[in-house]
Amino acid sequence: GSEWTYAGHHGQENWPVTYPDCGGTAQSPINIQTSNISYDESLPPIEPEGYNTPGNQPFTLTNNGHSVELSLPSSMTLRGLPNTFKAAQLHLHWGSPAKQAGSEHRLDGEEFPAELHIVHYNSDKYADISEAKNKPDGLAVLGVFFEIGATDNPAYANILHHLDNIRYKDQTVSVPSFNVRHLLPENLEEYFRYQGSLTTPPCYQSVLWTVFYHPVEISRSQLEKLQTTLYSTTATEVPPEVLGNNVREAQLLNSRTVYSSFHI
Ligand SMILES: NS(=O)(=O)c1c(F)c(F)c(S(=O)(=O)CCO)c(N[C@H]2CCCc3ccccc32)c1F
Ligand SMILES: [Zn+2]
Repeated sequence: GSEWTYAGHHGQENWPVTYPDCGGTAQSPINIQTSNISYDESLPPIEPEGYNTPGNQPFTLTNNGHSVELSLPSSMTLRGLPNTFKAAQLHLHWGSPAKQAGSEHRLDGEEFPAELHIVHYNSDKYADISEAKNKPDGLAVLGVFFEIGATDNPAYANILHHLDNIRYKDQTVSVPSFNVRHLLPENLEEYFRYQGSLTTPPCYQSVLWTVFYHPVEISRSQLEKLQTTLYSTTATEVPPEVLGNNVREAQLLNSRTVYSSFHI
């Protein structure tokens, strides 16, 4: 469809004009207020299956102009949710050297430097993500906050090492498969859960969100590489525009409840 952006004339304030769901009442991301949370003891640990042996097929890393996305094999499955969900892709959101805050979800108003999203579709009910993406029970996205740590994170190096090959929109590179479980925090038991949407157009309200409480760490130089390497423009467009601040404003919770799997 027509291209959308995060700022400017086609920026997020105008998304609902072209994509009506973006003006809905169950939108994402949100600010997770820990003073306004319901503890749900029935929320089980999240159990990724096939994340650590994704087979020997390489992954495809793409600069899609909005983010850097990694295609994932449907052999990667998620258990511990109301249905079985199969992985489709993962991507990142980040800020810029001028605005370090780059997470989409906020925790008590705190924005983290970046956020990982792993997008899955309900494979009990739908054949693929294209069929699932606009169904109320169609998608499940895992969200992981980033913090700055003292050393490089070797798991994220599997992605960040290749950014120089996909500097421009629509460029792709083949990435040797690696253990995707290592992109997640150790603790998959403590998370927040709410019903929301895609955070980009078409903003379908089809996402069961799971945002882990514990962040992962990458180094300051790894974050800077993410903030400064990619362009949202194609190799032929001038001037090139740096891809960053691909972050949607926090949306109103309205009548929704945010649940936690742990006492906070
Ligand atoms: N934050 S978010 O809501 O998780 C989120 C993004 F932020 C994001 F940029 C993307 S995108 O990279 O595909 C560019 C715009 O759709 C997606 N794509 C999902 C949903 C749309 C359909 C589809 C089809 C195949 C694979 C993934 C997806 C997305 F879900
Ligand atoms: Zn996302």
